[in-house]
Amino acid sequence: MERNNLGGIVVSSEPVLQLHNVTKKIGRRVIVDQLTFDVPKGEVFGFLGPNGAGKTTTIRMIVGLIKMTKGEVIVNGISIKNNFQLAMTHIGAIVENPEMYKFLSGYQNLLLFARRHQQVTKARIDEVIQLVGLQHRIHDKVKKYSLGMRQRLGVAQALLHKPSVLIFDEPTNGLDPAGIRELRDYLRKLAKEEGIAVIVSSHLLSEMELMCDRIAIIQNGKLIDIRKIHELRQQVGVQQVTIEVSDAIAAQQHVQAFYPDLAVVIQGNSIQLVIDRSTIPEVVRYLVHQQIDLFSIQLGQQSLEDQFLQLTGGEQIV
Ligand SMILES: Nc1ncnc2c1ncn2[C@@H]1O[C@H](COP(=O)(O)OP(=O)(O)OP(=O)(O)O)[C@@H](O)[C@H]1O
Repeated sequence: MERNNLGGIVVSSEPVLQLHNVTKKIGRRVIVDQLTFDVPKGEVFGFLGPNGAGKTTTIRMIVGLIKMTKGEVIVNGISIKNNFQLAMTHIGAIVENPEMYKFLSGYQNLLLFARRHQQVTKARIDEVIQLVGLQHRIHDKVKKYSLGMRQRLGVAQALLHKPSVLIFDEPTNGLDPAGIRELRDYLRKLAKEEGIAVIVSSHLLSEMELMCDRIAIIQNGKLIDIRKIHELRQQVGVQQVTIEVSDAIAAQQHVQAFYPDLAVVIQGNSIQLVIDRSTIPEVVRYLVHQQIDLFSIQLGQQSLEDQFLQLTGGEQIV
Protein backbone atom coordinates (compact mmCIF):
# COMPACT_ATOMS: atom_id res chain seq x y z
CA MET A 1 0.00 0.00 0.00
CA GLU A 2 1.40 3.35 -1.06
CA ARG A 3 1.42 5.96 1.65
CA ASN A 4 1.97 9.66 1.53
CA ASN A 5 2.16 12.45 4.02
CA LEU A 6 -0.40 15.25 4.13
CA GLY A 7 0.68 18.01 6.46
CA GLY A 8 2.09 15.58 9.01
CA ILE A 9 -0.83 13.21 8.78
CA VAL A 10 -0.08 9.89 7.21
CA VAL A 11 -2.86 8.69 4.99
CA SER A 12 -3.13 5.73 2.71
CA SER A 13 -3.56 6.55 -0.96
CA GLU A 14 -6.03 3.68 -1.36
CA PRO A 15 -9.40 5.25 -2.21
CA VAL A 16 -12.31 4.23 0.00
CA LEU A 17 -14.73 6.47 -1.84
CA GLN A 18 -14.67 7.01 -5.59
CA LEU A 19 -17.01 9.15 -7.65
CA HIS A 20 -16.95 8.81 -11.44
CA ASN A 21 -18.89 11.27 -13.57
CA VAL A 22 -21.65 11.55 -10.98
CA THR A 23 -24.44 13.60 -12.52
CA LYS A 24 -27.90 14.68 -11.37
CA LYS A 25 -30.46 16.22 -13.67
CA ILE A 26 -33.79 17.46 -12.36
CA GLY A 27 -36.02 18.23 -15.32
CA ARG A 28 -33.74 19.91 -17.80
CA ARG A 29 -31.51 21.36 -15.13
CA VAL A 30 -28.12 19.81 -14.45
CA ILE A 31 -27.72 20.13 -10.69
CA VAL A 32 -24.54 18.05 -10.40
CA ASP A 33 -22.34 17.78 -13.45
CA GLN A 34 -19.96 14.83 -13.95
CA LEU A 35 -18.22 14.94 -10.59
CA THR A 36 -15.14 12.73 -10.40
CA PHE A 37 -12.86 12.39 -7.39
CA ASP A 38 -11.39 9.83 -4.96
CA VAL A 39 -11.05 10.04 -1.19
CA PRO A 40 -8.40 7.87 0.52
CA LYS A 41 -8.52 6.29 3.95
CA GLY A 42 -7.73 8.63 6.84
CA GLU A 43 -8.31 11.85 4.97
CA VAL A 44 -10.60 14.72 5.95
CA PHE A 45 -12.00 15.83 2.63
CA GLY A 46 -13.92 19.07 2.27
CA PHE A 47 -16.63 19.77 -0.17
CA LEU A 48 -16.68 23.53 -0.51
CA GLY A 49 -19.02 25.68 -2.53
CA PRO A 50 -21.45 28.55 -2.33
CA ASN A 51 -25.12 27.98 -1.45
CA GLY A 52 -26.86 26.01 -4.15
CA ALA A 53 -23.61 24.64 -5.63
CA GLY A 54 -24.84 21.04 -5.40
CA LYS A 55 -23.07 19.78 -2.29
CA THR A 56 -26.12 18.35 -0.52
CA THR A 57 -27.43 16.80 -3.74
CA THR A 58 -24.08 15.04 -4.26
CA ILE A 59 -24.03 13.75 -0.69
CA ARG A 60 -27.62 12.55 -0.97
CA MET A 61 -26.63 10.57 -4.08
CA ILE A 62 -23.61 9.03 -2.34
CA VAL A 63 -25.76 7.75 0.52
CA GLY A 64 -28.58 6.63 -1.75
CA LEU A 65 -31.24 9.13 -0.60
CA ILE A 66 -31.68 10.11 -4.26
CA LYS A 67 -30.71 8.38 -7.49
CA MET A 68 -27.91 9.48 -9.77
CA THR A 69 -28.90 10.34 -13.33
CA LYS A 70 -25.51 9.13 -14.53
CA GLY A 71 -22.20 8.02 -13.08
CA GLU A 72 -20.89 5.68 -10.46
CA VAL A 73 -20.13 5.74 -6.73
CA ILE A 74 -17.76 3.07 -5.39
CA VAL A 75 -17.36 2.50 -1.65
CA ASN A 76 -14.47 0.22 -0.62
CA GLY A 77 -14.51 -1.25 -4.12
CA ILE A 78 -18.29 -1.88 -4.07
CA SER A 79 -20.55 -0.10 -6.55
CA ILE A 80 -23.64 1.41 -4.91
CA LYS A 81 -25.53 0.60 -8.10
CA ASN A 82 -24.66 -3.10 -8.01
CA ASN A 83 -24.78 -3.78 -4.30
CA PHE A 84 -26.31 -0.86 -2.44
CA GLN A 85 -26.85 -2.65 0.90
CA LEU A 86 -23.29 -3.92 1.11
CA ALA A 87 -21.80 -0.58 0.00
CA MET A 88 -23.82 1.22 2.72
CA THR A 89 -22.36 -0.99 5.45
CA HIS A 90 -19.13 0.97 4.86
CA ILE A 91 -20.75 4.40 5.12
CA GLY A 92 -21.83 6.37 8.15
CA ALA A 93 -23.70 9.54 7.34
CA ILE A 94 -25.21 12.52 9.05
CA VAL A 95 -27.17 14.16 6.28
CA GLU A 96 -30.44 15.21 7.77
CA ASN A 97 -30.86 15.84 11.49
CA PRO A 98 -30.14 12.47 13.11
CA GLU A 99 -33.22 10.78 14.49
CA MET A 100 -33.12 11.03 18.29
CA TYR A 101 -35.51 10.54 21.17
CA LYS A 102 -35.13 13.56 23.40
CA PHE A 103 -36.72 11.97 26.46
CA LEU A 104 -34.28 9.06 26.40
CA SER A 105 -30.64 9.25 27.40
CA GLY A 106 -27.86 9.35 24.84
CA TYR A 107 -27.02 5.78 25.79
CA GLN A 108 -30.61 4.56 25.32
CA ASN A 109 -30.68 6.23 21.92
CA LEU A 110 -27.49 4.43 20.93
CA LEU A 111 -28.92 1.11 22.17
CA LEU A 112 -32.05 1.57 20.06
CA PHE A 113 -30.03 2.52 17.03
CA ALA A 114 -27.64 -0.40 17.54
CA ARG A 115 -30.52 -2.90 17.23
CA ARG A 116 -30.72 -2.00 13.53
CA HIS A 117 -27.25 -3.39 13.01
CA GLN A 118 -26.74 -7.03 13.90
CA GLN A 119 -23.04 -6.88 14.66
CA VAL A 120 -23.06 -3.93 17.11
CA THR A 121 -21.99 -5.04 20.59
CA LYS A 122 -22.20 -3.17 23.91
CA ALA A 123 -18.42 -2.91 23.81
CA ARG A 124 -18.69 -1.11 20.47
CA ILE A 125 -21.25 1.29 21.93
CA ASP A 126 -18.83 2.14 24.75
CA GLU A 127 -16.04 2.55 22.22
CA VAL A 128 -17.94 5.13 20.10
CA ILE A 129 -18.99 7.02 23.24
CA GLN A 130 -15.31 7.39 24.15
CA LEU A 131 -14.42 8.31 20.58
CA VAL A 132 -16.77 11.28 20.52
CA GLY A 133 -15.99 12.19 24.16
CA LEU A 134 -19.53 11.83 25.53
CA GLN A 135 -18.69 9.41 28.36
CA HIS A 136 -19.50 11.89 31.14
CA ARG A 137 -22.94 12.85 29.83
CA ILE A 138 -24.09 9.72 28.02
CA HIS A 139 -26.70 8.82 30.67
CA ASP A 140 -28.29 12.30 30.62
CA LYS A 141 -31.46 12.79 28.65
CA VAL A 142 -30.86 14.10 25.14
CA LYS A 143 -33.16 17.06 25.81
CA LYS A 144 -30.47 18.35 28.20
CA TYR A 145 -27.76 18.17 25.54
CA SER A 146 -26.31 21.20 23.79
CA LEU A 147 -26.43 21.23 19.98
CA GLY A 148 -22.76 20.24 19.93
CA MET A 149 -23.45 17.22 22.15
CA ARG A 150 -26.37 16.16 19.95
CA GLN A 151 -24.07 16.30 17.00
CA ARG A 152 -21.55 14.13 18.81
CA LEU A 153 -24.30 11.66 19.54
CA GLY A 154 -25.19 11.76 15.83
CA VAL A 155 -21.58 10.98 14.95
CA ALA A 156 -21.55 8.17 17.55
CA GLN A 157 -24.68 6.68 15.90
CA ALA A 158 -23.12 6.95 12.47
CA LEU A 159 -19.96 5.20 13.68
CA LEU A 160 -21.60 2.25 15.45
CA HIS A 161 -21.30 -0.15 12.52
CA LYS A 162 -17.60 0.73 11.96
CA PRO A 163 -17.91 2.49 8.62
CA SER A 164 -14.77 3.36 6.66
CA VAL A 165 -16.34 6.57 5.33
CA LEU A 166 -18.11 9.18 7.46
CA ILE A 167 -20.11 11.80 5.58
CA PHE A 168 -21.29 14.91 7.34
CA ASP A 169 -23.34 17.56 5.52
CA GLU A 170 -22.69 21.07 6.89
CA PRO A 171 -21.42 19.78 10.27
CA THR A 172 -20.84 23.17 11.83
CA ASN A 173 -24.33 24.56 11.15
CA GLY A 174 -25.63 26.22 14.28
CA LEU A 175 -22.57 25.51 16.43
CA ASP A 176 -20.82 28.22 18.41
CA PRO A 177 -17.04 28.74 17.96
CA ALA A 178 -16.19 26.39 20.84
CA GLY A 179 -18.49 23.72 19.38
CA ILE A 180 -16.91 24.13 15.96
CA ARG A 181 -13.47 23.72 17.42
CA GLU A 182 -14.44 20.56 19.32
CA LEU A 183 -16.07 19.08 16.25
CA ARG A 184 -13.01 19.86 14.15
CA ASP A 185 -10.75 18.19 16.70
CA TYR A 186 -12.70 14.96 16.96
CA LEU A 187 -13.33 14.64 13.21
CA ARG A 188 -9.59 14.97 12.67
CA LYS A 189 -9.00 12.42 15.44
CA LEU A 190 -11.39 9.97 13.77
CA ALA A 191 -9.52 10.31 10.50
CA LYS A 192 -6.07 10.08 12.02
CA GLU A 193 -6.57 7.44 14.68
CA GLU A 194 -9.33 5.32 13.17
CA GLY A 195 -8.27 5.71 9.52
CA ILE A 196 -11.80 6.80 8.59
CA ALA A 197 -12.24 8.93 5.47
CA VAL A 198 -14.25 11.91 6.67
CA ILE A 199 -16.16 13.95 4.11
CA VAL A 200 -17.61 17.26 5.20
CA SER A 201 -19.44 19.91 3.22
CA SER A 202 -19.50 23.60 3.91
CA HIS A 203 -19.75 27.00 2.35
CA LEU A 204 -17.29 28.32 4.92
CA LEU A 205 -13.74 28.35 3.66
CA SER A 206 -12.30 29.39 7.01
CA GLU A 207 -13.62 26.17 8.60
CA MET A 208 -12.59 23.92 5.75
CA GLU A 209 -9.09 25.33 5.91
CA LEU A 210 -8.67 24.28 9.53
CA MET A 211 -10.47 20.95 9.29
CA CYS A 212 -9.53 19.38 5.97
CA ASP A 213 -6.51 17.81 4.34
CA ARG A 214 -7.95 18.44 0.88
CA ILE A 215 -10.72 20.58 -0.50
CA ALA A 216 -12.86 20.10 -3.59
CA ILE A 217 -14.40 23.32 -4.80
CA ILE A 218 -17.76 22.93 -6.42
CA GLN A 219 -19.72 25.64 -8.19
CA ASN A 220 -22.89 25.33 -10.26
CA GLY A 221 -22.66 21.55 -9.88
CA LYS A 222 -19.19 21.36 -11.41
CA LEU A 223 -15.89 20.49 -9.80
CA ILE A 224 -13.66 23.51 -10.23
CA ASP A 225 -10.56 22.34 -8.45
CA ILE A 226 -9.19 19.95 -5.82
CA ARG A 227 -6.32 21.12 -3.68
CA LYS A 228 -4.36 19.91 -0.70
CA ILE A 229 -4.48 22.52 2.02
CA HIS A 230 -0.77 22.31 2.84
CA GLU A 231 0.13 22.65 -0.84
CA LEU A 232 -2.10 25.68 -1.12
CA ARG A 233 -0.30 27.31 1.77
CA GLN A 234 3.10 26.61 0.18
CA GLN A 235 1.95 27.91 -3.19
CA VAL A 236 1.14 31.28 -1.75
CA GLY A 237 4.54 32.75 -2.66
CA VAL A 238 3.04 35.88 -4.14
CA GLN A 239 2.87 38.70 -1.67
CA GLN A 240 1.10 41.95 -1.33
CA VAL A 241 3.76 44.61 -0.68
CA THR A 242 3.01 48.04 0.77
CA ILE A 243 5.90 50.51 0.45
CA GLU A 244 5.73 53.83 2.27
CA VAL A 245 7.52 56.42 0.15
CA SER A 246 8.34 60.14 -0.02
CA ASP A 247 6.25 60.66 -3.17
CA ALA A 248 3.58 58.02 -3.85
CA ILE A 249 2.51 59.42 -7.25
CA ALA A 250 6.07 59.52 -8.59
CA ALA A 251 6.78 56.06 -7.13
CA GLN A 252 3.69 54.66 -8.81
CA GLN A 253 4.70 56.12 -12.18
CA HIS A 254 8.28 54.80 -11.92
CA VAL A 255 7.24 51.27 -10.93
CA GLN A 256 4.52 51.21 -13.56
CA ALA A 257 7.02 52.28 -16.25
CA PHE A 258 9.46 49.57 -15.17
CA TYR A 259 6.82 46.82 -14.81
CA PRO A 260 4.07 47.70 -17.32
CA ASP A 261 1.99 44.58 -16.47
CA LEU A 262 1.86 45.24 -12.74
CA ALA A 263 -1.06 46.93 -10.99
CA VAL A 264 0.33 49.58 -8.64
CA VAL A 265 -2.17 51.16 -6.27
CA ILE A 266 -1.67 54.29 -4.18
CA GLN A 267 -2.72 54.03 -0.51
CA GLY A 268 -2.06 57.31 1.30
CA ASN A 269 1.73 57.79 1.38
CA SER A 270 2.31 54.25 0.13
CA ILE A 271 2.18 52.24 -3.04
CA GLN A 272 0.76 48.73 -3.00
CA LEU A 273 1.59 45.95 -5.43
CA VAL A 274 1.28 42.16 -5.58
CA ILE A 275 4.58 40.57 -6.60
CA ASP A 276 6.67 37.48 -6.09
CA ARG A 277 8.83 37.73 -2.98
CA SER A 278 12.03 37.41 -5.06
CA THR A 279 11.19 40.62 -6.97
CA ILE A 280 11.03 42.84 -3.86
CA PRO A 281 14.78 43.78 -3.73
CA GLU A 282 14.71 44.78 -7.39
CA VAL A 283 11.74 47.12 -6.85
CA VAL A 284 13.42 48.65 -3.80
CA ARG A 285 16.73 49.22 -5.67
CA TYR A 286 14.86 50.77 -8.58
CA LEU A 287 12.89 53.21 -6.40
CA VAL A 288 16.04 54.31 -4.53
CA HIS A 289 17.80 54.78 -7.87
CA GLN A 290 14.90 57.05 -8.91
CA GLN A 291 15.54 59.26 -5.84
CA ILE A 292 12.41 58.02 -4.02
CA ASP A 293 12.90 57.73 -0.25
CA LEU A 294 11.53 54.58 1.40
CA PHE A 295 10.22 54.70 4.97
CA SER A 296 8.77 51.24 5.46
CA ILE A 297 7.88 48.00 3.68
CA GLN A 298 5.02 45.78 4.82
CA LEU A 299 4.33 42.32 3.50
CA GLY A 300 0.96 40.63 3.46
CA GLN A 301 0.28 37.21 1.99
CA GLN A 302 -2.36 36.54 -0.59
CA SER A 303 -4.82 34.61 1.53
CA LEU A 304 -6.35 31.25 0.69
CA GLU A 305 -9.58 33.15 0.51
CA ASP A 306 -8.20 35.39 -2.26
CA GLN A 307 -7.11 32.27 -4.15
CA PHE A 308 -10.53 30.68 -3.90
CA LEU A 309 -12.25 33.86 -4.96
CA GLN A 310 -9.95 33.89 -7.98
CA LEU A 311 -10.79 30.26 -8.74
CA THR A 312 -14.53 30.75 -8.42
CA GLY A 313 -14.49 33.95 -10.44
CA GLY A 314 -15.26 36.08 -7.41
CA GLU A 315 -18.41 34.27 -6.27
CA GLN A 316 -18.57 34.71 -2.54
CA ILE A 317 -17.42 31.86 -0.34
CA VAL A 318 -17.08 33.27 3.15
N1 LIG B 1 -35.66 18.41 -5.74
C1 LIG B 1 -35.18 19.47 -6.37
N2 LIG B 1 -35.88 20.03 -7.40
C2 LIG B 1 -35.37 21.10 -8.06
N3 LIG B 1 -34.21 21.69 -7.78
C3 LIG B 1 -33.48 21.18 -6.77
C4 LIG B 1 -33.92 20.06 -6.02
N4 LIG B 1 -32.98 19.77 -5.09
C5 LIG B 1 -32.01 20.69 -5.24
N5 LIG B 1 -32.31 21.54 -6.25
C6 LIG B 1 -31.47 22.68 -6.72
O1 LIG B 1 -30.18 22.19 -6.95
C7 LIG B 1 -29.20 23.18 -6.60
C8 LIG B 1 -28.20 22.56 -5.67
O2 LIG B 1 -28.80 22.33 -4.40
P1 LIG B 1 -28.00 21.74 -3.18
O3 LIG B 1 -28.91 21.74 -2.00
O4 LIG B 1 -27.36 20.47 -3.55
O5 LIG B 1 -26.86 22.83 -2.97
P2 LIG B 1 -25.83 23.01 -1.78
O6 LIG B 1 -24.49 23.21 -2.41
O7 LIG B 1 -25.95 21.91 -0.80
O8 LIG B 1 -26.29 24.37 -1.16
P3 LIG B 1 -26.49 24.82 0.37
O9 LIG B 1 -25.14 25.21 0.86
O10 LIG B 1 -27.40 25.99 0.20
O11 LIG B 1 -27.12 23.68 1.10
C9 LIG B 1 -29.97 24.34 -6.02
O12 LIG B 1 -30.08 25.34 -7.00
C10 LIG B 1 -31.31 23.75 -5.66
O13 LIG B 1 -32.31 24.73 -5.78
